[in-house]
Amino acid sequence: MAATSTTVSTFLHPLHHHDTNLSSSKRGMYHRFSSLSLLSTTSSKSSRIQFSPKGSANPLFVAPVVEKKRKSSFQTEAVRQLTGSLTKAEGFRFAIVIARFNEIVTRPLMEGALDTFKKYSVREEDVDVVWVPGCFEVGLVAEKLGKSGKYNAILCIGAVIRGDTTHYDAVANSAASGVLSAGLNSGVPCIFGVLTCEDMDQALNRAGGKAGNKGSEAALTAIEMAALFEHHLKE
Ligand SMILES: Nc1c(NC[C@H](O)[C@H](O)[C@H](O)CO)[nH]c(=O)[nH]c1=O
Ligand SMILES: CC(=O)[C@@H](O)COP(=O)(O)O
Repeated sequence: MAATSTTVSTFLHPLHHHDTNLSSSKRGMYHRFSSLSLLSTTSSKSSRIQFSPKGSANPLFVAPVVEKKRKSSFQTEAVRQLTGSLTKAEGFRFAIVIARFNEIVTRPLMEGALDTFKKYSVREEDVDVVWVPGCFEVGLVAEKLGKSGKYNAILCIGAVIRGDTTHYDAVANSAASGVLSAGLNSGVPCIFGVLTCEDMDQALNRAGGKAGNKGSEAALTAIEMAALFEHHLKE
């Protein structure tokens, strides 16, 4: 069947948009949905945003999408897309598992995360911070906290910085697989906010320096995943 030229709508969550001009670190904060409809977690309505003529998404530009009749004349049901909206996160409970190793880096990462939680109305009493010796220990504690059923998401923070030996690889890989397993085994979103850097400069640049604060970014992910699970994936 000849391809029909239909209008493809690229949906951009109001807080997530894809802009090639953004620096790589900022682009990491945004991602783009391409879908036929977006179901906001805060309401049942779907919103349709199309690229404005000048080519960049303009959340204020909402145009009716005309889906052309296919030759078979049947209409495709709009594809339902779910997202964890970054709206107010008041009432969500979070645990932060933080490695004390390289505390000069992990503490500002945690502070960035707490600032973000505060911006999104997360109450201080709804955040528990658990310190562990190093990134290798993060996964086990994250899984324990996830299985407690007390939290909407677990934010894991650490900094693995390469030294002279291959120990870096063991710790970094263990941290990543540990956090992944914690989420899979507990069923609670466990967010990987662990830096893996070649040197201290790289780490400090990502803990509030010129490359932003990866702890703050990870907190945004924690909020989005908490909302997704709370509003759409509850059993
Ligand atoms: N080198 C780093 C470590 N090493 C310590 C391990 O995480 C672990 O605590 C130890 O092997 C005992 O089990 N930890 C970091 O978080 N970052 C590093 O760069
Ligand atoms: C990531 C590490 O374990 C690293 O800091 C240890 O340094 P080294 O490889 O020089 O022992």
